Amino acid sequence: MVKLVEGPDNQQKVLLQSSEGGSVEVFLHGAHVTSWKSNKGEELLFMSNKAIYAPPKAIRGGIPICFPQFGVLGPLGQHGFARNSVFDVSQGSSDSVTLSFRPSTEQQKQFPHQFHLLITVKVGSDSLTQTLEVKNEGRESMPFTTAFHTYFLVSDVDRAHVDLGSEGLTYQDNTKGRAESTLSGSHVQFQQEFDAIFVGAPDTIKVVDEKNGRKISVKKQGLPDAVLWNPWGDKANGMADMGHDQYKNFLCVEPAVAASGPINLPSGQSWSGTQILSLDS
Ligand SMILES: O=P(O)(O)OC[C@H]1O[C@H](O)[C@H](O)[C@@H](O)[C@@H]1O
Repeated sequence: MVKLVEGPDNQQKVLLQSSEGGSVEVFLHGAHVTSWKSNKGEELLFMSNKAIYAPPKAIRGGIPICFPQFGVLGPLGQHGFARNSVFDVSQGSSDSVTLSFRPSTEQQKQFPHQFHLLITVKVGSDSLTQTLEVKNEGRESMPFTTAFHTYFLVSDVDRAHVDLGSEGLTYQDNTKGRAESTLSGSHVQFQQEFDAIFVGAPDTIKVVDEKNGRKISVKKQGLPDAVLWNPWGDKANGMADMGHDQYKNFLCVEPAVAASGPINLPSGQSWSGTQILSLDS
């Protein structure tokens, strides 16, 4: 009973609805979530107004899946090729769907591994649960890094912050060649470009929109790291698929296996990681 409709750029998307009123949209391109609405119908994820929905480019905003590589931590193009590929529907219901992907022969030339990737998305009462499951179907062990690259919608980035729930955490600063830095306090307030990998980050992180009094909890399971990102004005305004000054309306919190990785998945074995997003009432 999966509800599939056509979205922008002739791309198909799955519509999920919870019995309490919340809803989610997931494109087959990249198994990419582009909308999550609360029980009351408020949008909680950011989408660029210049996003391109057709492959081969990843959709800008929502929840890109970075796989089998996070960022430039390996030989593949940035964030791997899953986000540029079209998935199949494996199974689903009115409130949950599992999308399936196996790499093409062309993709296996860049990444010589056979694998089966399953992304499950479930909408609950003011919550979204997303699981990435990978089975190594090849004969060799398979190295990978990964992330749920979640873009949270905020009314004004100057009046929003991320609460990591623990003081003095260290991070690798991607704007400084991954130099190690220490966070003062437990909050990140974005004031310029910020691109940081918190290695072994706490498993509950909060996104706080001070302007409209909204808090979203990000709970991660099996994903040791968290990447926090906002490109800020100069960089964002230089992106062809990002609207002018839209950087003010999002911040990314990305549960990941990044600098803690790679995971070397033995032949025949499976691995999974989950993020649970919930709106605090
Ligand atoms: O522009 P993209 O390829 O989607 O990447 C967007 C961003 O993703 C992550 O947050 C990385 O840490 C950043 O370095 C990167 O700029």
